[in-house]
Amino acid sequence: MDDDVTELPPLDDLLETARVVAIPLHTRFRGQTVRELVVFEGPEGWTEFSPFPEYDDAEAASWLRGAIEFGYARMPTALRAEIMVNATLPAVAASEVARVLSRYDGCRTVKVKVAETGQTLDDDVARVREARAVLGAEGRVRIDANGGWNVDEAEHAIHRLCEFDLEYVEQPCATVDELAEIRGRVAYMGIPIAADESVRKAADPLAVAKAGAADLLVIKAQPLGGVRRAIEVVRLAGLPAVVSSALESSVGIAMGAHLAAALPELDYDCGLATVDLFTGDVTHDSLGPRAGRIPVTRPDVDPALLDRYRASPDRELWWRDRLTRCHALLH
Ligand SMILES: O=C(O)CCC(=O)c1ccccc1C(=O)O
Ligand SMILES: [Mg+2]
Repeated sequence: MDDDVTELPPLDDLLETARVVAIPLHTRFRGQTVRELVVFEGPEGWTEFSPFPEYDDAEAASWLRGAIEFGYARMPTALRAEIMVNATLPAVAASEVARVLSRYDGCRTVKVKVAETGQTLDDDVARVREARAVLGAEGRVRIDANGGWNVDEAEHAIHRLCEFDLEYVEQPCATVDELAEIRGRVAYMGIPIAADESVRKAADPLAVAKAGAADLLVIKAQPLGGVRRAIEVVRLAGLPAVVSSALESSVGIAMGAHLAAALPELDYDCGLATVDLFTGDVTHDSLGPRAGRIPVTRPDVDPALLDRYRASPDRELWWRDRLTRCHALLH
C-alpha cells in the first residue's frame, strides 16, 4: 500500500476479526436479494469490505484498500456533522413506489433506477411519475440508468422523462464517449449528466472529467480505494460530487458519511440512505435516514447481529479467500 493510508496491516490481523454476513434485502437490487459483506475491526473502529460477488480480484482489491483505510487510518477533518441523503428507489412497479418510499424518513430527494434489463421505457415513465407524485413539486427527482441506454435511447428516454423535472441523469450510457455525446444532445434541456461507473470502474477515474463528459461525479469511498483517494478524485476533477453508497451495511455507510463530511463543497443530497433497503444491519445504531439526514458517526457493531446474519460456511470461506487474494494484490 502506498503512503496515502498506512502500512498494509498483516493479513492475519484482518482475518482475526473478520465476520462474513448475509443480509436479506427488502427489494431486489442489482439483481440481488441478499447482500453479502465482511466487517472487520481496526484500531480506528469497524470497517467493511463488500465488493459485489462478480467483481474480479483487481477491482475488489481497491475496495479492500478503502476498507483498510477506514479501519486503520485517521479520517480527514469532518466539516459537517450530518449529511442530507436521498431515498433510493429500485426498479419496482409503479404500484409499489409509495410503499418503498415510505421507508425513507423525510428525504426530499429520490433517486429512481431506470433502464432495468427486461423492463420498458413505459415502466420507467410510470415509476418516475409516481415518485414525483409522492414527493410533490418541491422534491428533487434524479434518475440512474446504470449505463443501460445507447445514446439514441438515452435521448429518447430523457425527452420523455424531462416532464418530471429531473435534477440530473446518472450514467445514462456506458462509455465516456457516449456520456459526452448525450450530454451535448440534452444540454438545451438544462439536464445535468452525472458519471458513476465511469468514475469508480474506470482505469482512470478522472477520464470523464478530462473529456468534459459529465456535469457532476458520483463518488463511492470503498470502490475508489478509500476516503482520501475519493477526496483527491473530486479535487482533481474540479466537478461537484454526490457521495453514494455501494449498498453497504451501516459500517460502510459510515465510511461514505465521513467522505461526504470531509468534502469542501457538498451541494447535492447523497445516496447514503440505502440501509433502508436492508431487512437488518450489523449494528443497533443503524444509519438509516431521520428527517432526511444521517449523522457522521462510527456505529458500534453488535456481536449478536453478526451471529444472526452469519453467512453459510461455504460463503464464509469464499469471502476469506477473496480477502486473502486481494490483500496479496495490495503489496
Ligand atoms: O446512489 C444511491 O442513491 C444509492 C446507491 C446506488 O444506487 C448504488 C448502490 C450499489 C451499487 C450501485 C449503485 C449505483 O448508483 O449505481
Ligand atoms: Mg449509479
